[in-house]
Amino acid sequence: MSLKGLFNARWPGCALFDLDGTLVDSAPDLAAAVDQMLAHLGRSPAGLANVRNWVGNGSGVLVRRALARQVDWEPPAAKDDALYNDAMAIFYHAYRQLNGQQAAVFDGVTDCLAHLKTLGCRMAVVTNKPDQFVAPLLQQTGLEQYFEVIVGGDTLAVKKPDPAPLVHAMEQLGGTRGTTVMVGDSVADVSAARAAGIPCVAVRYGYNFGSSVDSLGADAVVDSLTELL
Ligand SMILES: O=C(O)COP(=O)(O)O
Ligand SMILES: [Mg+2]
Repeated sequence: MSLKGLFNARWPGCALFDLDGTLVDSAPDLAAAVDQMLAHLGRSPAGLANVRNWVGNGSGVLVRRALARQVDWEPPAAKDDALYNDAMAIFYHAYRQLNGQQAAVFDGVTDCLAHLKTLGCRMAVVTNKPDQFVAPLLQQTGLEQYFEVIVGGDTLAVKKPDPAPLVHAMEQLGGTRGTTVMVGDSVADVSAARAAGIPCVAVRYGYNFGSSVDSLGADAVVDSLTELL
């Protein structure tokens, strides 16, 4: 489906936006918090390039990936649970201070959101980021004014790629499958949209790892959210 076909028929409808890697470049703050956590545990830093590849499935998975130093981690053996719990506590403490400090809104995002708002589009953030970090980051970056609904990583019992967070946000906005679009950067976003029966736009500049965003099966792939207008 062309971008034009996707949106002309549906707007003003509802749009669901992923946060990290789609609206906000949050990886520098996440990397700083991961590296503080690793330093506390006597380990060497992971660095921004690695951490960018580990974002998108929530903080628990980010911390497990940082401990395992790779994207595909095996669930830890029972003896590692204490380490994981310590690492999570240290990471949360660090990120509470660092969240938003270096974060930057990606080019094109504010123009897109402002334009959609003038069209009457109703918008939600649907992120795997833990709830406590979402509103502060949206406030810090000036984006909170655009969103009526926020679904965070622990709002429901399941996260993306499960479709439930998208369906929940859509229902809260009063949207329907025929009038709602998901916009994200990763395989979790595209898979969740597919499973929810909602069309999906993917951005190329985000944090998807392992495969090209163009191969995920999104209905459209863009380099900037201004391409949606
Ligand atoms: O993994 C995270 O914490 C955030 O991920 P998302 O905003 O891209 O869903
Ligand atoms: Mg993302």
